[in-house]
Amino acid sequence: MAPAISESRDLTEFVAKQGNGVKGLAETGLKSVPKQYIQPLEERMDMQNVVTQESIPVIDMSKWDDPHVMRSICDAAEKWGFFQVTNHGVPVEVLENVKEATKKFFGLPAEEKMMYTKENSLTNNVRYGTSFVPEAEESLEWKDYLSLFYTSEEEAYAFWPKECKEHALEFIKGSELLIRRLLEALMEGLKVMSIDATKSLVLTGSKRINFNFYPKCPNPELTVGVGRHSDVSTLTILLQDDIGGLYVRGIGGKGWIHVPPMTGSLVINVGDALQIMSNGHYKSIEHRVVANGSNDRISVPIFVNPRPHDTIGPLPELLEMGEKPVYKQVLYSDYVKHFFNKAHDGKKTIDFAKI
Ligand SMILES: O=C(O)CCC(=O)C(=O)O
Ligand SMILES: [Fe+2]
Repeated sequence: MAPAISESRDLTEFVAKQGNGVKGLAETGLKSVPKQYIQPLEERMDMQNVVTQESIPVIDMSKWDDPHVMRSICDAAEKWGFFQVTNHGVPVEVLENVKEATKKFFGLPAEEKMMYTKENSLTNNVRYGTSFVPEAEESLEWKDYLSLFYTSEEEAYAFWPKECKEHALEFIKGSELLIRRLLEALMEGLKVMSIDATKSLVLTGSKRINFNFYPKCPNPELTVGVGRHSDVSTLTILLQDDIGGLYVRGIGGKGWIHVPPMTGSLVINVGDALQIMSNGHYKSIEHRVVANGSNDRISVPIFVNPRPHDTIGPLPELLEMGEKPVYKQVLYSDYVKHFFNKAHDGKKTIDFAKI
């Protein structure tokens, strides 16, 4: 039976409180999205703005220490802020298993997923939810998520949902070397020649893995999967399935460019923390996800972050080389709090750190 969704209160109750998610809503077979999901015109994707002549770089990581490859990583991070990597060293089975685990988790009955909502979860480090920040949003996003903050293997084994913990941990572990190689190239590109233990912690000291589920949507043109934003990470390692729908801003803010699914590859993007630490050399680019009218879609980003108590700012080496700082020193947890206190609003988050 379709839920009583005429009232916002009923919708919130069904989607958020009872754990059905927007997935449960889509599965009631509704023919059009409730008004709460209708985005203002300016936030809907205008397909006229899609640029099809250009695409983000694809980088083969098999010769990761070849100076040309290292240069292409830096070029991509400077110009595009987004690229795809192939031969990245994360085994294909690990990626396939993570996708299966995502489907398994979202396939659970609402009562089981409900144990992980904000109200019920036994820890702040495990959170199942819907949209982005429903309390702060005028229109909701057509997306459910499970977000897992990684502190230690012990905690993950104790608290993460059993449907996905092993495969999530395998993905996190399996991507460590790739992350190190990318950051070595990126630091060398800034002439920051060594990543010592302190720098390594500021760049990569905490991790969050999200499982995103975008149900098939009756009015994809009216809504969004994820609204325009840049990530607050150092780097994001994103696994997407074969449905498509991720768009990134073109160079110079022109148009939107689709990130085509490529089996076995991973999407890498620069986040705000790296834009700040690189003093603006590397760019965290605005991106968004369009809902799909024919299929469910899943994606699994690993956000590689500073630790919450780290203070971030332009790297001292850059300032010693005579650069003028573009960003101030900010406590990373303050930056993240600022991001999560408002609806997605494109590139505005980084203003928080501007001088
Ligand atoms: O689903 C995607 O492809 C991207 C999701 C995203 O941008 C995010 O979770 O920050
Ligand atoms: Fe993102």
